[in-house]
Amino acid sequence: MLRIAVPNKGSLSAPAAEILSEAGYRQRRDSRELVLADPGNDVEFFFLRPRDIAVYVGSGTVDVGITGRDLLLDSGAAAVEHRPLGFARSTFRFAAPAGEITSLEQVAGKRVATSYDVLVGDYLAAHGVDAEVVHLDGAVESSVQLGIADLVADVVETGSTLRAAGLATFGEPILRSEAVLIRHDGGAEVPAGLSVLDRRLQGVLVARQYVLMDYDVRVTDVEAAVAITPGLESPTVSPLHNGEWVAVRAMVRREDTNRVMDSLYDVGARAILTTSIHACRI
Ligand SMILES: Nc1ncnc2c1ncn2[C@@H]1O[C@H](COP(=O)(O)OP(=O)(O)OP(=O)(O)O)[C@@H](O)[C@H]1O
Ligand SMILES: O=P(O)(O)OC[C@H]1O[C@H](OP(=O)(O)OP(=O)(O)O)[C@H](O)[C@@H]1O
Ligand SMILES: [Mg+2]
Repeated sequence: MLRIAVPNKGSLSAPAAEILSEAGYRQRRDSRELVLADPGNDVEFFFLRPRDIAVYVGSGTVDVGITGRDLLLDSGAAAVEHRPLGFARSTFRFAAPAGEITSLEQVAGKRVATSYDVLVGDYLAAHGVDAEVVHLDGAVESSVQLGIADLVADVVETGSTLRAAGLATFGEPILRSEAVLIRHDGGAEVPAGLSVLDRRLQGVLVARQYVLMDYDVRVTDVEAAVAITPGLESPTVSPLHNGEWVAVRAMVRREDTNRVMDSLYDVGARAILTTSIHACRI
């Protein structure tokens, strides 16, 4: 039975439950449940603090987990990223009172407040900057106003928390993070059952990223049309009762939907229909 660690709280928790549910797994009804067996799918879920998940996976007590890339790197655990999951996207950045610190070199000798000591310490060391790291559990943005730090290094999504605290980002992002599926860093050894979980999650991600497009086109225009919708392998072309026309079906990236429909119309395609994909295996 594959043991899967899932975030029990915070930004990762709801979207992690959603992707697992879309992938056909049971999910807990009560947020106080700590363990949930799903014998039908031969897996068991452990609901843990997001920051602890890499530690459990690294120790081998659970096989795989869902956490943030930033939390994985900060943990220093013997766990590796297996697949990015496309949600809880954020950047991890330095910020200081607007105009006061504007480059990484100016961080030398300053106090940096963060909840991600290892990530920040490693980054400063890699860039040869000697600064003091002040550990805080959260609400890091308040530390400068309260006088215990000169700048912060924290998760930024919209930037509104920073702005509200009168802070502005500077320098390159330290990291671009998102939720990731992680596994133990056991070299070539991959936990039994991971490939099924992985394929299912990939199926959900593809179903979210793509739509199915159907259209009719004259045989004379089919090459121009399929060049616009090459699909994953190759589009399906089916005969129509009117032999001068064919029906074409192909997967298209969701974000390209309207642009592709316009281009198809321009080369003579008609009855262009787009439908969502519920689930898939690529
Ligand atoms: N506003 C946000 N947008 C996107 N991702 C976020 C945001 N805040 C935190 N994250 C991501 O969530 C993970 C942090 O987990 P954490 O447990 O700290 O969640 P949280 O949302 O900060 O909850 P809490 O602070 O209430 O425990 C990290 O991977 C981080 O990048
Ligand atoms: O750029 P934004 O869209 O404003 O989002 C970023 C904020 O969201 C998270 O805070 P959270 O609410 O989890 O509080 P915390 O600092 O206590 O973790 C994160 O730590 C930032 O503070
Ligand atoms: Mg937080």
